[in-house]
Amino acid sequence: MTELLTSAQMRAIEAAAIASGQVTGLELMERAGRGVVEAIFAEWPELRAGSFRAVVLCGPGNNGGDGFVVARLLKEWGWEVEVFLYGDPERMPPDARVNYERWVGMGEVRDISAKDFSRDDFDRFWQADLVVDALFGIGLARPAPLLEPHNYVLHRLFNDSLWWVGKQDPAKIVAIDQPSGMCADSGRELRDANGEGPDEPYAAYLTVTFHRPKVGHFLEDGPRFCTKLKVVDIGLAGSKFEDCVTSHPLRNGTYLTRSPEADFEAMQRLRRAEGGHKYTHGHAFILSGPSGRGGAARLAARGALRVGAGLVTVGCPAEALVENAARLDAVMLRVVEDGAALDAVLEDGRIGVVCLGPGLGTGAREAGLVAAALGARGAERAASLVLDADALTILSREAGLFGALHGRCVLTPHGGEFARLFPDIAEKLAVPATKGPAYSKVDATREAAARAGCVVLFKGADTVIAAPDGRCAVNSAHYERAAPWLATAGSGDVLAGFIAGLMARGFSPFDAACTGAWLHVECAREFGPGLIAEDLPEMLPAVFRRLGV
Ligand SMILES: NC(=O)C1=CN([C@@H]2O[C@H](COP(=O)(O)OP(=O)(O)OC[C@H]3O[C@@H](n4cnc5c(N)ncnc54)[C@H](O)[C@@H]3O)[C@@H](O)[C@H]2O)[C@@H](O)CC1
Ligand SMILES: [K+]
Repeated sequence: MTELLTSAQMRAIEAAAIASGQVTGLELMERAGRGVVEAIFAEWPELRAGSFRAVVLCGPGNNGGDGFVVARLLKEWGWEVEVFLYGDPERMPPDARVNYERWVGMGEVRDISAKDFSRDDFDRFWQADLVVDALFGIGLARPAPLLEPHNYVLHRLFNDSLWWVGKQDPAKIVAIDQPSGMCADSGRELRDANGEGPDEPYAAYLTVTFHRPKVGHFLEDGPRFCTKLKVVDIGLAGSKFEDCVTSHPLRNGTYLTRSPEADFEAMQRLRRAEGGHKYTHGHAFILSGPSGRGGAARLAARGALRVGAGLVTVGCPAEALVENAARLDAVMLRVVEDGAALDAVLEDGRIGVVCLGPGLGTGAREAGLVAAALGARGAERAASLVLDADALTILSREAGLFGALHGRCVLTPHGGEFARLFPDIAEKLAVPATKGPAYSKVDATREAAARAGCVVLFKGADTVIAAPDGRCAVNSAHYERAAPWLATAGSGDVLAGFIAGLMARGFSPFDAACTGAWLHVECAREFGPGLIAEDLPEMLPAVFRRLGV
């Protein structure tokens, strides 16, 4: 499983490797630089041949050190290389300094903040075949000095590069470890306290990072800054060094949600045992709102059924029965007027999970349903729950109900719902990030899950799923898994249904949320552009077939 590292974890792994005596910091830097050059040639094979021109921008730390290695290797390959330095060579860390000295034996280093930088210099800069951003990596601690007027080149680089990337024949900008300016822990751009920053965010063409991806590569604006991410092995893999992180107090284990294919337990659960009957596969109960508002619950029900729940029932008010009956076949129907009626339904111990929120409404009846589902009305049985949409609004209004959340609940808020449920946490996330490591969506979701005492799935193209015990996964719909058409009305209702169906089938709340979110993106990718929410459940058979379920 791919673990996403924070900058502190990456440093701890690197320090353990060096302390073991098996590798030096200088060797790691050499491998990093070599890895960047190999990634460049893999991305643009035509650059292997002939001599091209590169501009390498080096910063004051080890990220700059990597840049000097890249400059040297490209020059040895026959390229013309111009190197610019931001910072004082005298104050560079030792390994970076060694590589600086090596480069000085081969070529010139120009001061990037020189006030006499001419327009011609700038134009030459853009006419390069390749620009390497080795200014700041995981050590970026405060906003990158991009706005200071004397940093003419930097200023222009960060303001114009996006525009250039969009040109037909753009400068190929390669960021080492991360585009400078981005915080590796949050994916946010570090800005000054007034929120000031470059006019246009800077986006690299290719970002090459080392050992493991960092959390920030997958969160918030990170993917937009990185564009394309390549992870290079620099020989740190192996339990020995990673163990130091396992036992490290900073460890918080954030994983990239992986395909169930690579997860034996999830595959076992997705496969239906032969000889089972419908009750073996669980019963999901989806509550619906009044007539005219039942579409969302029906989408969730369809999702739960397709994902493999043995039985799915929609519970609705009597007046909505005809509408629902006209629109549902395999899904069963039952009248549930109020909380007392839901108590009675739940007396039937065969209902494994209740999903409520999509199209539910936020009145007294619905608050009563949420109370009953949570077991807050004194009923003996408390079901497993997926709480979405209107149920989240009710929870944010009624502290007593929020307090009744328990370990078998999953909350699935989008940004607005999250802010209503956890206003103080959302506020921390909304404050401009001025210092690295900045507060991240992972931090926020973990904090929310710990407070709610249940699994929280914070939606987005960077969906973060956290459990109260600190387990955390990012289900990314970025890079090769991008599925922008998933942002469509009703898509969240289907996700709630997927999670409910998986919980009915015996998945733990955390695993159901992770697998449901993964399947949701896969279904969107399977269908492609033009997707509407109704299509999502219909893609599951193809996704399951591909998985070998
Ligand atoms: N950690 C590892 O395992 C490895 C790290 N390597 C490289 O080393 C990098 C980390 O190096 P460092 O820790 O030296 O950090 P960086 O090189 O990212 O930056 C730190 C330097 O920038 C300065 N700085 C930070 N924010 C600033 C700002 N806003 N304005 C001006 N100066 C600022 C700091 O004072 C420090 O001098 C990685 O990103 C990677 O590129 C690689 O060489 C290979 C292995
Ligand atoms: K960089």
